[in-house]
Amino acid sequence: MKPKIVLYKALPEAELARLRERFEVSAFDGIGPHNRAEVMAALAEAEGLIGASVPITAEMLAQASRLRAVSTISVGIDQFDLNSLNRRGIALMHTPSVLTETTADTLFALVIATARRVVELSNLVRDGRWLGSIGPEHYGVDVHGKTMGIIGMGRIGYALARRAHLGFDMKIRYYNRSPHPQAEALLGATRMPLDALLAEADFVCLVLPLTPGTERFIGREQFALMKPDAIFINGSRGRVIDEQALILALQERRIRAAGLDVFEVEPLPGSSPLCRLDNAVLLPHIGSATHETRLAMVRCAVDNLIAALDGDLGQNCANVSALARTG
Ligand SMILES: NC(=O)C1=CN([C@@H]2O[C@H](COP(=O)(O)OP(=O)(O)OC[C@H]3O[C@@H](n4cnc5c(N)ncnc54)[C@H](O)[C@@H]3O)[C@@H](O)[C@H]2O)C=CC1
Ligand SMILES: O=C(O)C(=O)CO
Repeated sequence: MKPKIVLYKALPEAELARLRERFEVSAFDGIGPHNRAEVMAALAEAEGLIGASVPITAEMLAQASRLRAVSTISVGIDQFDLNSLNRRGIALMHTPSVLTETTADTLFALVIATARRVVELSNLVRDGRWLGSIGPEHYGVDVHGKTMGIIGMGRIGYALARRAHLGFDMKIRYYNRSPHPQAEALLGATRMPLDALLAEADFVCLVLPLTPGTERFIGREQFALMKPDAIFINGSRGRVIDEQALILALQERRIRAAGLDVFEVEPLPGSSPLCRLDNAVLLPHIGSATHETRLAMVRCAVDNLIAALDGDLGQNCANVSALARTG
């Protein structure tokens, strides 16, 4: 008999077929009040779980007594109850690397869009408000030659730094738990304390993972340290910042602008004050959302689940060290 798995995101046919070759698949497109009971019943039998974008709570995991591996179609793992997974020795597989370059592209798009007021000025043209030659009230600021401060110099942080330094001659400052020798050697990047980075950077780019240690990492105090002309980019998770503090900093023009791909609550409600700020560029969490990259992520997650249920955790197990501790 094939092992049973639960799939909680619609997948391209070829990838679904690959899963069906190996497993008996209970497939759902999302998990919500309409199908929760059915999902829970399927989970009770499942050895594997694969999907994305839905919080997988301790309560759901408690139901899944046979579960051995979870495969998320994302690099971020903040939607899981890590303690439950670790305690029970369940492997958590994720998709780093395949989305790094695309996400860095998106973050650089936010850098340019905020600095050059791309959305605001596009709207001016569309609304028929372009009545003459553009004056200083509509000028942007330069990107090339400026200083980019990267908070979280990991895979995506480094890919962003490469674009900024090699493509736009920007100086790179970074804050990270450990040094990044490659960024220092190849891009001349300088590691510095957070406060010093915030005070110096023209573009402050946040690419930390959301963990108990990074929740609300950037708040009122940190926005107050930024230069009045600073531009803040968040490509990490909404809860890594105090969103209310950012809204105030933007409303009071204490910083120049913000480019945001992630929010405390997603989808961002249309009633959020952010939606009324012309100095905020807002994207619907599209860091990795290209045809090529989303397909690569799905393929990687399918490979990961098959390998993990075969007992091979390879490179993409996010809790491999915790599993080694639980034996
Ligand atoms: N907007 C989007 O669509 C996307 C967002 N992301 C977010 O970006 C995050 C980062 O992804 P990667 O670069 O692949 O991860 P990564 O693990 O390669 O990089 C994270 C870096 O943050 C550092 N770090 C973690 N906690 C820290 C702390 N408390 N203090 C100082 N440094 C700390 C780590 O040492 C590491 O260098 C993901 O966890 C996810 O939340 C990732 C992909 C797409
Ligand atoms: O992979 C992630 O963590 C995302 O945010 C979406 O690609």
